[in-house]
Amino acid sequence: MSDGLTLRGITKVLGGRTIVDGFDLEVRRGELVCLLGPSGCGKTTTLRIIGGFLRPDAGEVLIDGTPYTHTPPERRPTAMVFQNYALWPHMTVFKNVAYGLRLRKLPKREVAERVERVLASVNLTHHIHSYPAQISGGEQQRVALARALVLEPKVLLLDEPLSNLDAKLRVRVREDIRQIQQRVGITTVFVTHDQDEALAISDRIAVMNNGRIEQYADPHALYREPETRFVADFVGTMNFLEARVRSTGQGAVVDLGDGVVVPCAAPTALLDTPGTVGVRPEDVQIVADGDGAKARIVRVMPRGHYKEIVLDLGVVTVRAFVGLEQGTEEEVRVRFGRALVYVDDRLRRGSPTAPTGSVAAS
Ligand SMILES: Nc1ncnc2c1ncn2[C@@H]1O[C@H](COP(=O)(O)OP(=O)(O)OP(=O)(O)O)[C@@H](O)[C@H]1O
Repeated sequence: MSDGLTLRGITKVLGGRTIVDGFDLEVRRGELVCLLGPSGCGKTTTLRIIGGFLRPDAGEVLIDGTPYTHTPPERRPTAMVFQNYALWPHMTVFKNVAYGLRLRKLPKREVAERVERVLASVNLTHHIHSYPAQISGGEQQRVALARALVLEPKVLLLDEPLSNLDAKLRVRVREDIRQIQQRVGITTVFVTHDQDEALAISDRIAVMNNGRIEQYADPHALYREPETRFVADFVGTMNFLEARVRSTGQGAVVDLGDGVVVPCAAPTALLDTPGTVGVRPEDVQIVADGDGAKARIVRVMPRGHYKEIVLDLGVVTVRAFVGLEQGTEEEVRVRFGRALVYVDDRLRRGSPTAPTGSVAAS
């Protein structure tokens, strides 16, 4: 039996619709896992089932191997931080954080010690006597986090905790949360629909779609090897091209039809029937030599330290991220550094039609 959180076959039907559909998930002790997916895919429902606010119709919730499926929230070793932190406006930071411990009737001295310790860990000691209205949104969110951590739960649950903050503050507070989570070493499930947020703070990400997990992987694998077209589209930017991937004497090419052929260094498979090919914008490369496909730059968007450009290949346009010094001319030649091949919306690796060893499948 593993340490951490285990969900087995969790199913929930609400209003006649299956919202969570046979969901399995293992979160190792001390790990931060994001549930990432579009609005309505069942993230919050799953989190509420872990916290005990909703009962599943089927399946089990285990924490450190102990079943808690039918235990009410207050008797579970979990604590939840909500989107709208729900601090008491008439109570000081100290009293807000102490509230849960007072309900548990702990001695006054122990309450004070634990509150002071947890406020120090979220860097809020100087605001111990402030009221919520006297501190910033980011600080209020750290109070909400402290209020959960002070209960010393085994599993911390965060439901879109940053959605009330502006873009800059979101980035800062998410880094704070990640740092505190790692320092405390607490098993954490974090719900977000923001892929950037998930990629930045997670040990692993479960991408959800229609109440199911599409892929469960670490951020790098999820970005580089999205297993389904849905994940490839949801995480990061992707050019999807209807194309054939063939091997030639010189290597592989992506054949876009009408005679447009783009050299490609590393397709995940060869596919001599039409399929969908995914190319990340950073894998669209402008080359100096003559063997790249001809392209015309139709749009240039400065992005600070790099440029986003749109290239017209004649039959399709593709988006590319290139260095500031590149893409200054109107006509260029391009190749693909890497291409992901999807058949029936699933990533294809290798190919039965390709001679062994003819493809660099990285
Ligand atoms: N009590 C309920 N009765 C009927 N349908 C519900 C109920 N609660 C939630 N739903 C539906 O379940 C679906 C999933 O909701 P959930 O809140 O889990 O999604 P989510 O992925 O967290 O989305 P969001 O990011 O918008 O919060 C939604 O379509 C929602 O309308």
